[in-house]
Amino acid sequence: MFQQLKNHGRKLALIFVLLNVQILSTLALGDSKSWQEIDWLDIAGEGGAVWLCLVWLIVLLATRPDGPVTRLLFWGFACFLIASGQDLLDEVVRLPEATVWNHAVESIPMPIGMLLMSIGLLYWYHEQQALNEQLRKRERRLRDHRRLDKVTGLADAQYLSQQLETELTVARAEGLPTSVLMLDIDKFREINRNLGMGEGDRLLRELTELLLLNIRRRDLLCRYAGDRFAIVLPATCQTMAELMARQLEDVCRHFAFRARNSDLAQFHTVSTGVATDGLDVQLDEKDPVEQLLSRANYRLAKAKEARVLKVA
Ligand SMILES: Nc1nc2c(ncn2[C@@H]2O[C@H](COP(=O)(O)OP(=O)(O)OP(=O)(O)O)[C@@H](O)[C@H]2O)c(=O)[nH]1
Repeated sequence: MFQQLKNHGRKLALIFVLLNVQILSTLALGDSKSWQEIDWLDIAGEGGAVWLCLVWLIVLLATRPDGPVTRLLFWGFACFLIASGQDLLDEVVRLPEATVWNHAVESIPMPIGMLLMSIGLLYWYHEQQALNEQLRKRERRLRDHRRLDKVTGLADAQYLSQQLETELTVARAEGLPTSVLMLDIDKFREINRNLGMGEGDRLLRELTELLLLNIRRRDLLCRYAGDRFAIVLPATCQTMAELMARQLEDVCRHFAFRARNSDLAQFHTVSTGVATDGLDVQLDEKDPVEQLLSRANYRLAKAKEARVLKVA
């Protein structure tokens, strides 16, 4: 979590300097109050506010990358921190009667902070909408971070089965077909061997992005196993699913993968297999999810065999 803080070194340094200037100038210009003059209840309340602002600020920087939302929220919290910090300092330091700047520091940053936070939250809402749009093809109806694969960020086979079960129930009730498309990288073992596992991982990640770009909004992409992806195609008949499979094969075949240790791009092929549950192809009631997946895997295995025979 704290790795992210490294990207915000300048902001952290700036807030550190600002707080120090504030503390040192207040101490230099005023006298400390005696114990009897200090209202400990105010100290607890205002100190708590300062402490919370500081914690929020650190959590914000530790959990978010840089960008407009982070900057607006950061400056919003920073304004709160400066204003409540001055409030706290005034509890322990007595400034000369004529001093006015401390009142300005207590009151002016607060509304500015509120305004910045409000704009930041609005931007955050728009940002979240854009992220949801991207996530839709990865998660469809259910979000479960425990089922996410570390390499590609896609959901795993168990999640796929859960989603497929829901999809089949809804689609059958509406009389719509559902297809599953399995896609497997050819000779991935060789890619790993020639380029190394790290580059193999990178190819998996880049193919994930490519597939996400080339499926429809309503489809769901999961990592089924190793170098195998599964795509749930709601409201899609067998013929359409097969056409989509051909298109995805073409897209992958033309994708230029640039391995780190090579100047030239490499091109890799994939094989696919589809299976459909629909009016013309009904699966048995007993475990339709398992049947659909094993049919798609079977067709994929056949496609692999045909490819090997063609090369030979
Ligand atoms: N880099 C990387 N490799 C993986 C990962 N998961 C599985 N693999 C490797 O992927 C390979 C998959 O093996 P296969 O599908 O049998 O081999 P293949 O060479 O693609 O064979 P065909 O599918 O028949 O063309 C294995 O060598 C696994 O070690 C991963 O997360 N990252």
